Formats: sequence, C-alpha cells, structure tokens
Amino acid sequence: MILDLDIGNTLSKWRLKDTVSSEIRSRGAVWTREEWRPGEDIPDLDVVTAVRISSVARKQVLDETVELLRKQVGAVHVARSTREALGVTCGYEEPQRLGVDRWLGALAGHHLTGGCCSVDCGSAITVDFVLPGGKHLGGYIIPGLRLMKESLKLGTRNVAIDPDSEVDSLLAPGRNTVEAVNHGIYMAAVSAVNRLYAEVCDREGVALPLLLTGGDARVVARGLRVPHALWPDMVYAGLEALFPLTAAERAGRLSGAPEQPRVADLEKLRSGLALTQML
Ligand SMILES: Nc1ncnc2c1ncn2[C@@H]1O[C@H](COP(=O)(O)OP(=O)(O)O)[C@@H](O)[C@H]1O
Ligand SMILES: CC(C)(COP(=O)(O)O)[C@@H](O)C(=O)NCCC(=O)O
Ligand SMILES: [K+]
Repeated sequence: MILDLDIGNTLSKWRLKDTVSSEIRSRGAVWTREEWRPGEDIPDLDVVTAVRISSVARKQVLDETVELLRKQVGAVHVARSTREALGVTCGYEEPQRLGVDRWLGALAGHHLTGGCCSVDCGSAITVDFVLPGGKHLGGYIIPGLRLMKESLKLGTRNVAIDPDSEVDSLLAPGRNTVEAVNHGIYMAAVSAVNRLYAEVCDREGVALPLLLTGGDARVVARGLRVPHALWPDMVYAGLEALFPLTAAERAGRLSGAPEQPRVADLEKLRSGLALTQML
C-alpha cells in the first residue's frame, strides 16, 4: 500500500492507495497543528511500503513526519519544487520557494491538459498558470475563505459558507453580520479568480483549461463564469506523476483526473474583460 500525504496549512490529508490495483482504499485528514499520533485518524503503517509527501506546513512538521515514517517505511519520497520537472519549467526566480502544493498542481494540470490555470482553494487561494509548451508563468496568492473571515474578528468565524447554497443568494447583500461577511468574502474570492483567469488568458492570447482543487474548490467553482473542472486529488496526482509507483501511474494515468475541461472562447473572455474594465 502507498501512503500519500498532502500537508496543508490547515489540514493534513492522507490516502492509502493499492500498489497493485491503483485503487484508493481509504482517506482521512487531521488538523495540521496537531501532532501525528497513531490512532483512529492515522492509517495503519504496517501495510505501507512507500510514502509520498507534499508539505507546505512549518519545516518542523515535515521533519517530524518524515522521521516518524522513516522508522517504519522503507521508501519515503518528499516532493520539492524545482526549476524543471515533467516538461514544466518553474516561473519563480527561486523555484524552491514556490509552494510545493502549487508546483504539484501545476504538474498534474499540465500532464492532463498540456497547459492550464490551476487554482487551489485552501488556507490560501493560489492561482497558477502553465502555458501549453510547459512554461509556468508564476501565479497569485490571496487569503482563503476561512483566513479572510478570521482576519475580520467579527465573531463569525464558526459560521461557514454553505457550499450547497444558491450562488445568487451567496452574492446578495448581507442582512446580518454573518451574511455580510460570508457574501463579501465569497464575492472577493470568486471575482479574483474570474478576473485573474481572464486577464492572464488575454495577456497570453490563449484560453487555458481551468482546474480547481482544495477544501473550498466546490463552493468557489460555483461562482465562476467560465468553464472549469474540479480535481479534488490534483495535488496527489502531482505526487503520482513525480514519483510513479503503480503500473497505472507509470502509464501516465493519474487518479481522479476529470474529463478534459471545456475551454472558454478567447474572444468571449476578452469581451467580458473589456466590459469589466469599462465599469
Ligand atoms: N470539513 C472541513 N474541515 C475543514 N476545512 C474545510 C472543510 N470543508 C471545507 N473546508 C475549507 O477548506 C479549507 C482547507 O482546505 P485545504 O485545501 O485542506 O487547505 P490546506 O491545504 O491549506 O490545509 C479550510 O480553510 C476551510 O475553508
Ligand atoms: C501559498 C501557500 C501558503 C498555500 O498553502 P495552502 O493554502 O495549500 O495551505 C503555500 O503554497 C506556500 O506556503 N507557498 C510558499 C510561498 C509561495 O508559493 O510563493
Ligand atoms: K492552497
């Protein structure tokens, strides 16, 4: 069994993948600030033969996790952002500074679509661009929905945005503090993604497939005006592409990959943008 770990600033996600069949056997998540303790939330390491890790948490969290795992599992692969991998060249001046979750998302997205905009809606919302030839342009970082809410300190942090509510109602003017905050931050996040996507596609002269992942991907995606696809396992898919271990992975089949997303018409994107800029 392969243990894949995606350690974010909020949640540390794990999944167990069957080495032979490539099926996902189980999944879970623990709060990143809590210690890894063998218990009901943590997979049984006896069955694990290899571990792959993406971590953007404090260095100490990664070091402790690797130390714990190395004692029990032979192969521990830790992903790092590099200048080049799998045909993608990193747009950062110092590639190692690019969050590895962003790098893995970009690698997976490029593998699937050959050029993409990858959006990760977690503690932060990150928007990265890779051109069809594999050139990663860099990207944008804004606070995630939860962070935006917490920074306001209005006592509304525990009232989450209901991901099933109608988009129209989420964008309506709030009539109490909770609504005003939830609708305000939702509008901020969705408008930022819509705008950044259109601006960069316009600039580069190409409508890129748009892929979203992360804990808030579903709710953010519902507010987007352009075609897109959700890929909850996009960071894990980057780990699969970088460290292929199963037959399916070696053949380039990444788990949970969505259908090729439809792409917006560039001229339509441009006229939408022109309208926005006029207002
Ligand atoms: N069940 C949940 N538990 C915690 N956070 C959730 C849950 N569902 C959605 N979220 C949202 O997802 C975010 C965490 O998403 P995730 O992609 O795991 O973040 P990170 O990678 O930064 O740890 C939280 O900040 C919160 O807004
Ligand atoms: C931007 C991030 C905090 C996003 O992390 P997440 O929201 O997934 O926990 C992470 O990718 C990170 O720490 N990046 C390093 C800085 C950078 O990418 O420039
Ligand atoms: K993120």
